Amino acid sequence: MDSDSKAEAIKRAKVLMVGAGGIGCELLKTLVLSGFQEVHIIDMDTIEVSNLNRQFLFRQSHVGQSKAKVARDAVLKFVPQIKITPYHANVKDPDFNVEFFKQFNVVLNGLDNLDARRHVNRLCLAAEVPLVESGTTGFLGQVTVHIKGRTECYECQPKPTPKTYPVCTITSTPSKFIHCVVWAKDLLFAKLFGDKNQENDLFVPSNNASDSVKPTDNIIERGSDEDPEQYSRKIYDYVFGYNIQAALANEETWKNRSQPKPTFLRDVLPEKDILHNGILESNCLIDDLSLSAMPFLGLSNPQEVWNLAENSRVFLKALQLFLEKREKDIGNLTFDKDDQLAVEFVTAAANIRASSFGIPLHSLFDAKGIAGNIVHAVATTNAIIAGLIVIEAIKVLQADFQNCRMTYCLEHPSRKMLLMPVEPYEANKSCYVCSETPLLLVVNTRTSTLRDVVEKIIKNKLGMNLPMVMQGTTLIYEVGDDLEEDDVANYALNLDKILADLPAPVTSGTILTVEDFRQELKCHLNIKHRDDFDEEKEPDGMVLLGWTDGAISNGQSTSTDHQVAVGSTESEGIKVATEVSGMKRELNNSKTPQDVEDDNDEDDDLVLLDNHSETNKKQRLH
Ligand SMILES: Nc1ncnc2c1ncn2[C@@H]1O[C@H](COP(=O)(O)OP(=O)(O)OP(=O)(O)O)[C@@H](O)[C@H]1O
Ligand SMILES: [Zn+2]
Repeated sequence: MDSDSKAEAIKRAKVLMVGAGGIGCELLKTLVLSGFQEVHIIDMDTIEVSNLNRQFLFRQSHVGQSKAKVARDAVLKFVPQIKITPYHANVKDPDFNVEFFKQFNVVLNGLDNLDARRHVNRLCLAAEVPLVESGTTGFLGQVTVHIKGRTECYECQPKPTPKTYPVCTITSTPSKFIHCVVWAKDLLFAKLFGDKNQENDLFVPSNNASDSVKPTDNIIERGSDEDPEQYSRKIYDYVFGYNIQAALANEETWKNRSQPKPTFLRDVLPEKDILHNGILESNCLIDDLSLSAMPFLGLSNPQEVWNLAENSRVFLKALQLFLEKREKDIGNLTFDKDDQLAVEFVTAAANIRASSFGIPLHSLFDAKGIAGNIVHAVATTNAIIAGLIVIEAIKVLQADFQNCRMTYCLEHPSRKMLLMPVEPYEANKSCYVCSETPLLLVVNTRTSTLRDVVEKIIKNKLGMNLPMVMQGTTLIYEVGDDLEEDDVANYALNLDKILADLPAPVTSGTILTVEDFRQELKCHLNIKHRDDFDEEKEPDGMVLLGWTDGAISNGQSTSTDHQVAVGSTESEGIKVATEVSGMKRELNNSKTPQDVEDDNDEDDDLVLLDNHSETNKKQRLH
């Protein structure tokens, strides 16, 4: 390919960039400096202070503004002649449909979550537009090219699922600090500040009928005459004192474990400290995300490990500040690692619990990393990955498909290489996304409802947003804005019906057709009845089998009835696989600092995959 035709291909190209964060900023800069003339950018976020260290197109004064728009303005300052169209929106919005995608020559992803990546993959397949996918975690990174009919699609191979923990470990028997963080974040924080009606296993049921202390959900309700300090003290004693007493009452649990020690406020903080803690100063109101309990308590170093008394003061103060300064947020909050008060609250709560269970306490800095599942981003990795995306995009635009590579950016050299190019893999012939291979759903058709299947399988595992479900020629479920009222009522009724009792019964041997029109994705589920499921191993109470031998996991970080998952990582679901010395390896890229701590005995970050596993068998393109 001569350089003129290359320049011409670049000049003519119309490119869609999804994500204007760490990778996106680098990518936009590299695109325009490489001569690209027309770039559309979708990003749903606004700029946060924590982005500024690496998302170099943004400045302090831009905090709160649209990433896509500010990125455009910043780049136009040094290359004013370029056409850049920003969209401050979610790529899953209906406006970005197949027709929208068709106008582009190539789509470049700089996303941070599996859900959006899967959605873009499906639209690229439907629109037949090549996709260059990317991701980074710390020093690790990856760029892959997905071209319909030529390579595998993004979903041809299952993605690693974030670590989940059995609920009983989180609620009753934590043994690691991360268990306490998950409890503080996904149970306590969610119960106090999120949707109160949501089922949650925060309170341990006591099996001792005569027990006079029975924490209940009502405890969370704040009485009209209860001041924030009283309320915070009550919550403290219930969650760290009575709740652990209730857990201790289940004697079987402690036969082979050391018993935790309930923590009551009166034992930790003398009365005068509590009173001191209750004094609010008036000059503390800054913006919501920066509000902090630490300055009130003379604490300034996030890397210092607070003792139990300090953690208790932070807990009380943070809870009081939420009640007094952020009352409007209560009921709608989800944990956000950029929310200082939320991080302080979770750190303190996790530490107080850790202390009861004899687990070493951690600093706010460490707890934040674990709670946000953060592997600290490395700007240089993003820059390298952005460069590789542009290199692959140019090959795609020149139709130089045989030279396309998927490239891994490694932390340690392998065969003296830090950048490891691998030929793209062939499509998995039984991928339910890019082929029409049916999936198998093993389910108890006599106890599971249609809602279970829609929520746990069709939305959660298959990643469909607006699914339609058909049994033969009968439509049993559909969502959309243009439905008749009668239909909506009918579908709502169907959702709560047991599968076998549906108007068109779903039993062993039934084939369900599920379809998401927006993603132009259709697949078939062969239903097989089974009576029993293992609560720990099959927490959904049903198993989806299909294009791999194993059960399908979507890598989503949702908490289910039986599992509590750690939050998502910046590069959730990115799979890094290389062939090194004839071995197929996967870089474990979704590590929490705790995992890293746990994995310290490994030589490096490479985790060997079972070399004979069918699941990981891939075929090279020739
Ligand atoms: N569904 C989506 N639609 C549009 N943009 C998305 C979607 N999902 C994620 N993004 C964008 O992808 C970008 C990913 O960037 P990055 O990984 O640097 O994350 P970040 O949120 O900027 O940083 P961090 O998570 O480390 O604070 C973000 O700007 C985010 O808004
Ligand atoms: Zn596929």
